[in-house]
Amino acid sequence: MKKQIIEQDLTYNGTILPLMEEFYTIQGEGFHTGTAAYFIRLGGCDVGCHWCDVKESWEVLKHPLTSIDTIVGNASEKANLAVITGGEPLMWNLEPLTKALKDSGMFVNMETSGAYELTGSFDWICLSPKKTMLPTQSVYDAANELKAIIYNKHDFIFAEEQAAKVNDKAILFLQPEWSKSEEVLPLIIEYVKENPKWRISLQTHKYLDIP
Ligand SMILES: C[S@@+](CC[C@H](N)C(=O)[O-])C[C@H]1O[C@@H](n2cnc3c(N)ncnc32)[C@H](O)[C@@H]1O
Ligand SMILES: Nc1nc2[nH]cc(C(=O)O)c2c(=O)[nH]1
Ligand code: SF4
Ligand SMILES: [Mg+2]
Repeated sequence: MKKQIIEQDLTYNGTILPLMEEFYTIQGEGFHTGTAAYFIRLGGCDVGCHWCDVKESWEVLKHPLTSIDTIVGNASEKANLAVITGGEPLMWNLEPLTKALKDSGMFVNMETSGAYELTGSFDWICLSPKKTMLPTQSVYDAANELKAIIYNKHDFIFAEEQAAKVNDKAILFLQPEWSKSEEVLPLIIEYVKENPKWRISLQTHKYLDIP
């Protein structure tokens, strides 16, 4: 209910959105690693991951409400692939933004925890589930990749539980939590060798020192 009130009051049903930042870079993670992409980072998240690498995104009102026309104009001028991320982008109605991006001829991908119902139309959805707020069925059904973050040993069990819930076409990735990379990468390497349905995803943009 809280989410619906915020959405209706603030965003006129998704026609203006809290925009934290936008930048043209190389997708660093997951299936599309290495691909040039224009990132649209929307403000607002209440999932609360203690290791989140973009906590500045959480508070909605810190980020200027921006018309989707402005966002789409900037993105389509620079790139042919947009990645919508956050914050948690599915807090907002993404139908108007994704439609406008598609109408401008762009491919549209999303990074999401899946904690809210799916809105919008996407070419690719990366689902990264969180224990504190599990994904909705709509996102399990639509995800193209599952990217489970490994912070400790228990996270392998959680990753398998999530793999059992996601649709069976989704490509499965294990990604080390950045601050624990040194500790968990050896475990991930052994795990993937034992369980080859999984692949490794690294945050390559952090190694490359790009946004
Ligand atoms: C910042 S989140 C934003 C999108 C959405 N809220 C989500 O969590 O999927 C983007 C991606 O970064 C991952 N991520 C965030 N902090 C991380 C960290 N410290 N180490 C590794 N991956 C991290 C998330 O799991 C997610 O896949
Ligand atoms: N280069 C780059 N790739 C990314 N893939 C997912 C990101 C995100 O924060 O959602 C991200 C990001 O912040 N930068
Ligand atoms: S769901 Fe995403 S943005 Fe929200 S706290 Fe977790 S990693 Fe950060
Ligand atoms: Mg990031």
